[in-house]
Amino acid sequence: MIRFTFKTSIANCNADIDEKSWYEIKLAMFLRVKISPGTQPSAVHSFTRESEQPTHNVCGDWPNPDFSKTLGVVAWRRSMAVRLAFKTSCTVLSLLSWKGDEFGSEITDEVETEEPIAEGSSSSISNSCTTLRKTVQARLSPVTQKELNLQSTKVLAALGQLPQYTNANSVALYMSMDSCEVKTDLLIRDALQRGKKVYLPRITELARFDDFKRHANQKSCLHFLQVHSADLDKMVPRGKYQLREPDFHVSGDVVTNDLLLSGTKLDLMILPGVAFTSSCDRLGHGAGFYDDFIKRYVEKHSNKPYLLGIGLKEQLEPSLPLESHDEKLDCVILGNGQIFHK
Ligand SMILES: Nc1nc2c(c(=O)[nH]1)N(C=O)[C@@H](CNc1ccc(C(=O)N[C@@H](CCC(=O)O)C(=O)O)cc1)CN2
Ligand SMILES: Nc1ncnc2c1ncn2[C@@H]1O[C@H](COP(=O)(O)OP(=O)(O)OP(=O)(O)O)[C@@H](O)[C@H]1O
Repeated sequence: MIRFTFKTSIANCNADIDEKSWYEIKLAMFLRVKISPGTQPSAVHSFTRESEQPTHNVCGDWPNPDFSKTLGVVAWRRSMAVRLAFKTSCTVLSLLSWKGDEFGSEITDEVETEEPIAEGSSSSISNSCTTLRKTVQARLSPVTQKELNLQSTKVLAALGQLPQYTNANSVALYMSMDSCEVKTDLLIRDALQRGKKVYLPRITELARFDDFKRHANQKSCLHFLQVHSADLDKMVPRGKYQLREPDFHVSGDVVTNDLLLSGTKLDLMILPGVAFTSSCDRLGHGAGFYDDFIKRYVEKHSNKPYLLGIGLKEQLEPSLPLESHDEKLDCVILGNGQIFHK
């Protein structure tokens, strides 16, 4: 949205107002917008200065002086007054209806159009994601705890058959929420019993470790922290999303259990999600945490861990609205035992 300061004196200009529609004039003004860093954009409205007589621009030339004392001039004055009033109200109405004049809006270098949201644009994708999250959540809310436990056991059984799990030395998992997700307590204990290093996510303000901001609204990112069996029962729901999260272990000034900070390689990352497809796409809760973390990991290690999504059978969708930053998974396991590979 652009805020225009519209400075022009119609009095000294000869604008072909009769020939050009106001929209053409507005368009000309848009095209003439000049923006340089640090300055307010301004529209240069350049008409040809033709006369010092204000009425000329609106009402045409002054009548021939020879007629100025005749009766005709009275009629001309009346008609001029009517035309002047008409033109003025047109001008006021046009300016009022001009959307570019919405004050207080942010200044950008793009002109916002009133076009409908284009299919495939990031705002249309974001709208479809929000709608889809609601649809899937509505399908998930009636799923009972008994059913959640049953499906979670099936996920564990399928996981036990996957070489990327059985051979992994280090695994990132997540602490499940009370509903709508595969329960991970069994999976975490299984991995620990198999002697794997287990890491769980902790939402961390960017400022805490001076992590860089990847996208405009980002305030926090995930840190994966190593846990042991003794840590698990201590983890109580906390923060905005009431997630069970691990603590940072600190020795002196140094955090000792952080996956990325300690430079540990991760073999397998098991991801939660709101929805998955059979072609291994994933829709999360909309914070972009996992996509961001995977990129941070790649930036450090130049490779990705094996990415495995786990979901309930109700979380399978035929397709998902995707954005360019979305990371494709290598594999998806569902609570009915279905396994999909990329
Ligand atoms: N159990 C679990 N832990 C996790 C995740 C997860 O999906 N599940 N995360 C996965 O990244 C990270 C946390 N990210 C989250 C981001 C948003 C919301 C959430 O509830 N957001 C919305 C609701 C969005 C929706 O409709 O789904 C909210 O603000 O209310 C939850 C977790 C790390 N830990
Ligand atoms: N790398 C990125 N570049 C630009 N924008 C991003 C990036 N990652 C996330 N975003 C923005 O953050 C928001 C959330 O992203 P997205 O919908 O992919 O999250 P999600 O994968 O559903 O969430 P999560 O991983 O936390 O479960 C979107 O508005 C998206 O445009």
